[in-house]
Amino acid sequence: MKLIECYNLETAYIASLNRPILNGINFHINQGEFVVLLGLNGAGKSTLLRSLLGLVPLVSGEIYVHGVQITPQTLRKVRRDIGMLFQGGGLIQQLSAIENVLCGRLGVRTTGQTLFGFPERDRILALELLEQLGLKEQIYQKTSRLSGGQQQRVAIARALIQSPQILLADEPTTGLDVVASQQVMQTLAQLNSEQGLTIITVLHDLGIAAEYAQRAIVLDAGRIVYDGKCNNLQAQFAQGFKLVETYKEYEE
Ligand SMILES: Nc1ncnc2c1ncn2[C@@H]1O[C@H](COP(=O)(O)OP(=O)(O)OP(=O)(O)O)[C@@H](O)[C@H]1O
Repeated sequence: MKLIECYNLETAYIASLNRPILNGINFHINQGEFVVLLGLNGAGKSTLLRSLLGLVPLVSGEIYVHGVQITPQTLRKVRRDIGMLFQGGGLIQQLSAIENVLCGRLGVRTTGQTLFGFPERDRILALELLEQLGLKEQIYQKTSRLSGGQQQRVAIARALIQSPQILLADEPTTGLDVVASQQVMQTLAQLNSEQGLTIITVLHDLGIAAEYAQRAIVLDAGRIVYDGKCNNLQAQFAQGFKLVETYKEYEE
């Protein structure tokens, strides 16, 4: 089933780039896929990821999530299905791990509901998620005292507390050592295989991409130059993606 569909996305012309950041972007992603977005610095990966949340103004093109087109009217509804891990985690350092996770519920709770603390069932859910992500000992620890890998897993728990169907992640392993990177990627892989979470992640490491993702979408100067399996990515990069491939398996 098509979960995300993008047709002819184009963003505004940027004088410093002498082109739009994104141009002629077409793809769709099925439920349960694990997709990696690759490309050199400035290729437009983060912009493409953010456009799926309606955070990027488009001059043309359409994005559908679950068959619903993203418009100002549908934005709130569409965003409820999508969790986002921003570059650097974006956690509040002075708060504890569980408080950060509970922040993921702010969008669905009124001020009145959180004035005297979050509802009990939110707290239970947050505890369960932190335990599931291997952070049982760190639940009440101040976030600034956690390691980079632990912080990234708190950020994953915060994204998951709204039970999204889609998880977008912008370079989730940046700044992490090899072990922590593997743990974060294994966490994402598990969520994908065991809970059917659809994952789209920007990565820079081709090895990690090939190890975890089933499909790679490669951007170059705002256009898709490859959309296919993760085999042979090193060689493809070396050849400069002269042949534009599309992922036939995913076309109907
Ligand atoms: N609002 C903006 N105004 C002008 N230029 C922008 C804006 N947002 C992004 N850019 C430029 O657009 C290009 C694409 O940015 P984007 O962050 O999407 O690339 P990226 O592929 O994620 O790069 P990186 O790997 O460095 O994170 C960059 O050259 C960036 O400087």
